[in-house]
Amino acid sequence: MQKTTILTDIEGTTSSISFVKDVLFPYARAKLPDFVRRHGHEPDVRRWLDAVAIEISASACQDAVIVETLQGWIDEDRKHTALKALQGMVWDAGYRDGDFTAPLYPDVAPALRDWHAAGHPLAVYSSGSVPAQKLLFAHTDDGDLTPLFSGFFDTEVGGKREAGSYRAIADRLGTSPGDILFLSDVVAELDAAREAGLRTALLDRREDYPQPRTGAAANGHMRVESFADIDVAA
Ligand SMILES: CSCCC(=O)C(=O)COP(=O)(O)O
Ligand SMILES: [Mg+2]
Repeated sequence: MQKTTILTDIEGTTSSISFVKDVLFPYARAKLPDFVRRHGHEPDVRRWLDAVAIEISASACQDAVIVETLQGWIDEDRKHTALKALQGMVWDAGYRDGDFTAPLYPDVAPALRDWHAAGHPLAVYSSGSVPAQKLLFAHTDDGDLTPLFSGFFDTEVGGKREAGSYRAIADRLGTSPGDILFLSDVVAELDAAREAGLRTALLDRREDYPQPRTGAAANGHMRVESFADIDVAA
């Protein structure tokens, strides 16, 4: 029998919204100007800066305008692929220099280890870039969890509220959509995943969402407050 693949979101699902908003985003906001000054000429960085420049009709040489735009997007929590790619590059130094590690909810690492040991393939789908996802799971307070995962997906595959993104992920994993369980704190993302045929579970964590999203608010998705309550086989 095909083992259910578990596809997980990060912010609000494996890690608190506060870690992302109060630690990662301010770090990226503060370090971005110096990062662009030092690395803006490197092709892997320039490609994303140019993508922003095109979108805001700025000349590619106006890096100060691009940086201000990116900082504004951080403040608005824009899930823009170029911003996410650049944030990931900035966080790389933060993790390496030990400026922060990545706290996971206490139920997350034990569940991931148990599911992996039971033969369930594990994958990540987050608005954070794939390199940022790998950094986060390599530097958790529970150790390096990257060996547990066999797939990482970001918005280069498509937006998280679009059913087509989940079809593309199932395709890339070589798994039928019905054999994938998607975990997220955002109902609109779960709606898109369900439309694509995935099974879904709403993570409704008290720390992030003080008002429980029960009944109609869960929109028919399995609702849990902890990874320990997820019935993978259900
Ligand atoms: C990869 S960690 C950084 C998280 C991030 O930038 C983000 O936007 C999280 O969004 P998610 O899709 O995981 O809710
Ligand atoms: Mg989330």
